Amino acid sequence: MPQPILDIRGLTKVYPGGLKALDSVDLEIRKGEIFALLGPNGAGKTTLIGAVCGMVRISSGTINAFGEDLARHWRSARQRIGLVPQELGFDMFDTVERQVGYSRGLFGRAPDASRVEEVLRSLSLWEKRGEEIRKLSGGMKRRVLIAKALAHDPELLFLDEPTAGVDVELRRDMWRQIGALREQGVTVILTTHYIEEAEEMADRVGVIDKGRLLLVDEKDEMMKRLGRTEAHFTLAAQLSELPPALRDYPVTLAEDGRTVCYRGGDGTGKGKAEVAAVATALVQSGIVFTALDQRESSLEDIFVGLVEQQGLAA
Ligand SMILES: Nc1ncnc2c1ncn2[C@@H]1O[C@H](COP(=O)(O)OP(=O)(O)OP(=O)(O)O)[C@@H](O)[C@H]1O
Repeated sequence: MPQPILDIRGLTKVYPGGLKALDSVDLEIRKGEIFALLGPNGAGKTTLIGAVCGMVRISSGTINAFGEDLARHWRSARQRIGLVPQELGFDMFDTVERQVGYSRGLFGRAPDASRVEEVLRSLSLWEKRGEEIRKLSGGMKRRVLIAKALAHDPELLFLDEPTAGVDVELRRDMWRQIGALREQGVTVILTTHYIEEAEEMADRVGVIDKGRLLLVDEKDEMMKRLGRTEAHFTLAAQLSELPPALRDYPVTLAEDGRTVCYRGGDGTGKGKAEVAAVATALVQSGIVFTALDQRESSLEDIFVGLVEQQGLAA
């Protein structure tokens, strides 16, 4: 097994006041992978990133980056790490090009106008290079954040909720960007609330809650194990009980007899196929439905399932 690019052991962070934001986290990140860290608000994702990027002073544990103890080789390691933070933080009156060039210098890299140009072009920011940042749209500002993080050519890139509050087009665009970075060999760790994002991008996924890393797995395995499909069939007429044809499916009838609810599947497409089969069975049983509302599980659902499992195991 090659040496991980990042090796976190027993990482604990207790904030002044006593809140334990990270609780003995062990995590190995492989070189070149895209790792998605999933968790609800306040789970500890930003704290974890902050610990690696030097914004959060850890209470105990060790962080090894690029094969060296981060505490002792802080400066050299930091130069190889990029961070796209959640919050927009830059001089709003500065121009795009100057801010990005400045970021490069901040991490000890020599000025390189052609590299800055390359980064700006790759993010469709070249046309806006002379623009003051405050005049850009929210989506463009986010791109500038990414450009800043890439300006010093990091080998390990953290993206803290890169797509929170951005529109679908920009989200897809960012996914493409992140894919391109992987092609270049950059290791990417992103945090997100959205399972679709992890599903689309990640090689591996970690789930964190209340500072504890509950699970780390290959994405495909995780989707198989925890993914769910939920579907609601709105019936044209009230039903008193489910027809026998639905006996073998994970369906329930709502109390008012007006909705058949399906909850099942495993993230491999089984759920969609079963919903189609349930629809056929309803029709064949002479039951008319006027609407079908179907969705794949959200992180919330997966998360609730995980916490329930943990609760049962405890
Ligand atoms: N500087 C701080 N002082 C005290 N408590 C803090 C500080 N920063 C974060 N916390 C607390 O630590 C916990 C973890 O916060 P963190 O920001 O790491 O979570 P997160 O998973 O990134 O959440 P979100 O998805 O909302 O960004 C939260 O309960 C938060 O309130």
